[in-house]
Amino acid sequence: MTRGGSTAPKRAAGESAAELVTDGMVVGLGTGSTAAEAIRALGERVDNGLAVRGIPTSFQSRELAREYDIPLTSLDETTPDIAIDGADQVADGTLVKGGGAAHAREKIVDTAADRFVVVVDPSKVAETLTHPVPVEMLPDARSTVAAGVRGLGGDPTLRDAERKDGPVVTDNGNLVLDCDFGGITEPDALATGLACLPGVVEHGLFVDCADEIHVGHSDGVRVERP
Ligand SMILES: O=C(CO)[C@H](O)[C@H](O)COP(=O)(O)O
Repeated sequence: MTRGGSTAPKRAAGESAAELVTDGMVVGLGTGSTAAEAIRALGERVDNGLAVRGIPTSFQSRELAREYDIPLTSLDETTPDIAIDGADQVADGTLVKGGGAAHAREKIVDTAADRFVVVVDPSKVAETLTHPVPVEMLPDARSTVAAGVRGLGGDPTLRDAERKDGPVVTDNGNLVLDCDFGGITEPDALATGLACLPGVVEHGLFVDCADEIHVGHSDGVRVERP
């Protein structure tokens, strides 16, 4: 199951990115409803004879890849030629990711790829990053990381699932703080500050990672190269 529904812009972005995949490639499979469109499009090409192997970034993308009979491999075996993943917000080539709490594995797979292609609809594109930054942390570090985030000027909220008692637990067994920094003017410095907090596993700021951003519209796709 994916958060968010399928829309024509998401589908267009996903299909545009999936078209970049050629025979024999290893593909990083992102998480979320837009990345799911790319996985579906790739699955259809696999059904028509394309030979690829996928490296999933989450339980969700692994299940979807299996549903579409996309053979899987891992970073222990190889690295991706291309990774295709969504984002919660994009400004000037920098991303906020982690709406699905998968940003730790996403960052590992996406940055290991030769080419990282981001797929979004126009609602994700902004002048300045204002989306809260997800921070995955070890459960024991919940209070100290929250204090550290406040020290960096952020307002942390423990992520809670709506239909579940207790906090969201990531695929890695950790917790997530959504940290509101208002407008982020220096993402590089913030990324370093967050990464240095003891107990932080990974944060959702992706600075200097994306090679291409495919923005789907109802009448086509615009490709940006940061
Ligand atoms: O970072 C992510 C998951 O951790 C997703 O890529 C991000 O939340 C975008 O999802 P969607 O395409 O459903 O809006």
